[in-house]
Amino acid sequence: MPYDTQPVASHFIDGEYVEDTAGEISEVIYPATGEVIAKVHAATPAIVDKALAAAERAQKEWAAMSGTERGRVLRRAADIMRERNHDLSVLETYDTGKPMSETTIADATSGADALEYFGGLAASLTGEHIPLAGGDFVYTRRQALGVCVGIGAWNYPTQIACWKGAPALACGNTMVFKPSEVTPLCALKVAEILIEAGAPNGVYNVVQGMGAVGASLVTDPRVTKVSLTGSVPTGKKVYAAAAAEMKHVTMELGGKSPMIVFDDADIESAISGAINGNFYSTGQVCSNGTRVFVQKGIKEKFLARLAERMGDAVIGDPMEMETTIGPMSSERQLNIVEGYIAKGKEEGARLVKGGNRIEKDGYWIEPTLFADVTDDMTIAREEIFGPVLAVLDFDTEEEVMERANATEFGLAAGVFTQDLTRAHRVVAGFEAGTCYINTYNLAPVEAPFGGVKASGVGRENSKEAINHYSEVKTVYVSMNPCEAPF
Ligand SMILES: NC(=O)C1=CN([C@@H]2O[C@H](COP(=O)(O)OP(=O)(O)OC[C@H]3O[C@@H](n4cnc5c(N)ncnc54)[C@H](O)[C@@H]3O)[C@@H](O)[C@H]2O)C=CC1
Repeated sequence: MPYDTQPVASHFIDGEYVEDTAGEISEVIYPATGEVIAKVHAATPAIVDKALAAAERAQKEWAAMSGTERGRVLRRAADIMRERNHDLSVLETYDTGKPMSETTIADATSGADALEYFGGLAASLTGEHIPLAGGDFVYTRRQALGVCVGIGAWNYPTQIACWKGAPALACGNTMVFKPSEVTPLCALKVAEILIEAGAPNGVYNVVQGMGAVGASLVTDPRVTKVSLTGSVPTGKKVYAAAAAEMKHVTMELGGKSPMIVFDDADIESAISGAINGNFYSTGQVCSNGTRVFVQKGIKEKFLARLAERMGDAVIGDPMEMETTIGPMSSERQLNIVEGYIAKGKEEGARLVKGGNRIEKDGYWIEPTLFADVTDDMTIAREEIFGPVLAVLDFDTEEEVMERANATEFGLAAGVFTQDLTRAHRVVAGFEAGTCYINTYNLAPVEAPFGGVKASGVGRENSKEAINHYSEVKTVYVSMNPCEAPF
């Protein structure tokens, strides 16, 4: 390994690396080759306790600092992340298998954007003054929630660690973050960088482990808020556990998002949207537009040109900048995707391109295009989380809107058309939290990101996230004598 991928220790707590070898060992695998690149121990109850105790202690000191001071730390951390972008991207590529052409622009850089954005907001988080009759008034104080827990998925480990950490810390909370057991490495770097940037010890801590460690964090009475990125079944469990103790939650869960291409669309642009919305990160993106509804008149042209452009995908060594498609992040996910491709064929979808496992070390599969997919097919109903694009046909706007919304999910949705009024009418009708007109899958920090229906609760990024990491205290001030009926 040209890079040292083995972390100093498994956990980062109270400003330093910490180990407890009593925790179960898990191997970190480079998905492009199947090689073991690191080993980490899951957190024991003692480690979980140490992290929460540190976060609880640090929170008072952190919240007592001014927003300007907290913001300065976050912005410094953003600068360090950008300076180290290359090394952080290499590590992210080892952890996830995503090609360097992506990790250098969408992971540490996206994390840095979040740190910079929320760092900039921290100083202007204020309450309001509400004048009342007789000179009385109310003012509100925007206050931190306390100790927040972040739990991550394996597709965007650095980004998720920052998207949760940055708004939490800006508001004066502290965080204990548990990365996915599949990708434990990069969150440790985020913690290191925050402390180096001046965050007091204990403000941002990382503990490793599987679902059981996540569950023990969620139910701990010291924790006031839980933010999860993961699947819908896990989201339901975590939400229920948090609700039992009336904790705040943010849930960023899965999707089966529609992308609608009308026959007046700029077809090259729509195909780019379909590619970005299905094959980026080898299809392992929650907001992917995996049900591509194409109006009948342009269907064959769309399919032929999409298949042709898929032929230009560069599948290969993720460390090479020209590579555009890497492996699946894990063997488990590869098997899941292969299973869905088999189901697609079995249920009568037309395989236009791809569909095969690539026989070499690591977890490789071809980008896959299915046509003639119908609403009842498994590949049109379930989240695949892999590079499998399903094209469905439609005749009318009314029909496609009904079909697009006929899903339990509601994360994202997109429309490609040159008709301005139709574009706005369609997005207004989408049952989805994040919508796109003539593009797909962009997630700038300035814009709220999140889902409706089973896809989630709350929003990440933007000023909206502040509402999910703080609460308002109302203070009624009387300028008059207090009166009573007797
Ligand atoms: N909406 C979004 O922003 C995103 C959603 N996802 C979704 O995540 C899924 C893929 O990620 P996975 O890591 O396989 O998801 P997962 O749901 O299996 O695990 C997510 C995280 O939750 C933890 N966890 C599992 N059971 C838990 C429990 N009972 N209590 C607390 N924590 C628990 C896991 O250890 C992991 O860190 C996909 O379905 C995808 O759609 C992924 C990325 C972004």
